[in-house]
Amino acid sequence: MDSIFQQVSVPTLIIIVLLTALVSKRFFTAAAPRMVSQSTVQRVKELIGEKKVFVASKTYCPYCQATLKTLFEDLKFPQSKAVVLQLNTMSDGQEIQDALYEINGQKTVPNIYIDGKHIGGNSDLQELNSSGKLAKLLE
Ligand SMILES: N[C@@H](CCC(=O)N[C@@H](CS)C(=O)NCC(=O)O)C(=O)O
Repeated sequence: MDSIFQQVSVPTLIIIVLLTALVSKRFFTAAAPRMVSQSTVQRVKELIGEKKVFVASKTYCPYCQATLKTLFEDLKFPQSKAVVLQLNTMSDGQEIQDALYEINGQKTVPNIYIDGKHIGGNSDLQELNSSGKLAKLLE
């Protein structure tokens, strides 16, 4: 009896190899980064610049709660001078988070800006607070 390689023609083998490569690429390649519309990126940039402080937050996130406590309770920064987005309560919250990632490369919340300058997350904010720099930035 002929071996399988003698029974299958070369063009058929090539097609099998190509199909296998295609299927394995589809199943094993990491998901492509989500596409973000440029209009969302633009809107997020406007939100960042709208007030002195911008915080993208999530209601259940302990780091976000710590940031909001530091800003609004400990340092008594007026909430009226801040844009706080609770992304998990917004229908386009994931898209806003993706846009923030495109803008500043940070994936996590809280995602904090002061005077349009990217501060980072809660640990960055707490560091600024410990060194006394945060109160000055908020003046
Ligand atoms: N080191 C970060 C930790 C922030 C963090 O881990 N946040 C979580 C939520 S509590 C997060 O963003 N997870 C991913 C997500 O919600 O998309 C900081 O200090 O801000």
